[in-house]
Amino acid sequence: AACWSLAGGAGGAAALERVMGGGPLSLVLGGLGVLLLFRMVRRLRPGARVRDSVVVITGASSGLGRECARVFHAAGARLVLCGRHAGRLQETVEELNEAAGRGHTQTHPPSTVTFDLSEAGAVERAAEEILRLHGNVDVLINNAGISYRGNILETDLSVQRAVMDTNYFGPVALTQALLPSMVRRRSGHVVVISSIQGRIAIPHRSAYAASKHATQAYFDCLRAEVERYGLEVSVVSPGYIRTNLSRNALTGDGSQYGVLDRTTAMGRDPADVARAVLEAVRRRSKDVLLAGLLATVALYLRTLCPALFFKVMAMRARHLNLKHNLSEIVNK
Ligand SMILES: NC(=O)C1=CN([C@@H]2O[C@H](COP(=O)(O)OP(=O)(O)OC[C@H]3O[C@@H](n4cnc5c(N)ncnc54)[C@H](OP(=O)(O)O)[C@@H]3O)[C@@H](O)[C@H]2O)C=CC1
Ligand SMILES: CCCCCCCCCCCCCCCC(=O)OCC(=O)COP(=O)(O)O
Repeated sequence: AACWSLAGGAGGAAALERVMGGGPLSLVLGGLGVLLLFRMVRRLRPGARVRDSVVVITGASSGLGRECARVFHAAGARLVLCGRHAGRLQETVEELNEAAGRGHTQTHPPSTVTFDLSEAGAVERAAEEILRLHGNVDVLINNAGISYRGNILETDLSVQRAVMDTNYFGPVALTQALLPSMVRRRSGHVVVISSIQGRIAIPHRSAYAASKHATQAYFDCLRAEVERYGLEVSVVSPGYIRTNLSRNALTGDGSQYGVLDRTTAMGRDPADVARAVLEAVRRRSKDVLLAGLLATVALYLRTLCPALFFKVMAMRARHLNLKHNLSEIVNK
């Protein structure tokens, strides 16, 4: 497909060069032609099969994870739902079983595995349990995560570590534990739910944005390294979603923030984001950005005019410090 696109693009560029007499414009248009053809050819590939495939979802007890469970269950996947609380996972299972009774399509009863992603030993044992359940994993959706609110000067190092353990080392450990079996089968798809904050860092989110930047980098490396075994890696980066993420966020002293932020309340419907995750699996998309207008502007600004972006972020940090009445630590 790539060769065909390249040939098409090169042909397009050559034709343009003849018409326009060469020069940078024909090169740019030729390049765009290559990109367009490449995208068209990728779209023509048949979608990956979700029905009957084994799909593991972390953080399936609430928010986006629960919505992913709904859409993948309805699509006929064999689900393994993961979370820290057996009771909450059971609620998801009961809901799915009820929906199965109402629906017309054939679905599979989901299984659950309870563990804390921030405990390395627990993750290894969970991976073994997951493999015992079905023998293999077709799709791993690393969705579980925790956010953070606070300024760096007033944040315990333990909080920085805790967020990193859940959002970065957890998914990394689970992926690495399941990867050998995927490589042996020459088949498997690893999805990770990152965030717009995996691309841009905003004030009062240091732990969270750092964990998501690390996530983006690790899974980009993984994609390149496992392509030769026929494995797929998708990084999904949404903007705000209407879930409990802000309520569950940690603050600088490790306590729970407990507030539903306006940005979260006004966020996307998690069901829409879950459908985008299903589409990413079907289309084998490598990188999915679900950014609204403001986030898109911020992303371009960060790339094309970083100095202005940093200025805007500094103004934002000052405003947040005033709003939350945070002390200037130097005056303490
Ligand atoms: N909401 C938003 O605005 C956005 C969210 N995201 C990302 O989406 C993902 C899902 O978050 P969302 O649904 O919004 O938030 P929720 O707080 O509703 O869900 C988070 C899930 O993660 C699980 N979880 C948290 N900590 C751990 C842990 N240590 N071990 C195992 N499971 C854990 C929770 O399960 P339990 O507590 O039952 O163990 C829960 O099911 C996260 O990765 C988040 O960063 C990305 C962009 C925007
Ligand atoms: C002169 C031109 C000015 C243009 C200014 C643009 C800069 C505006 C900054 C807005 C940044 C958007 C950030 C989006 C963040 C986001 O969507 O995060 C998703 C999450 O993961 C949410 O987690 P949280 O815990 O932060 O709720």
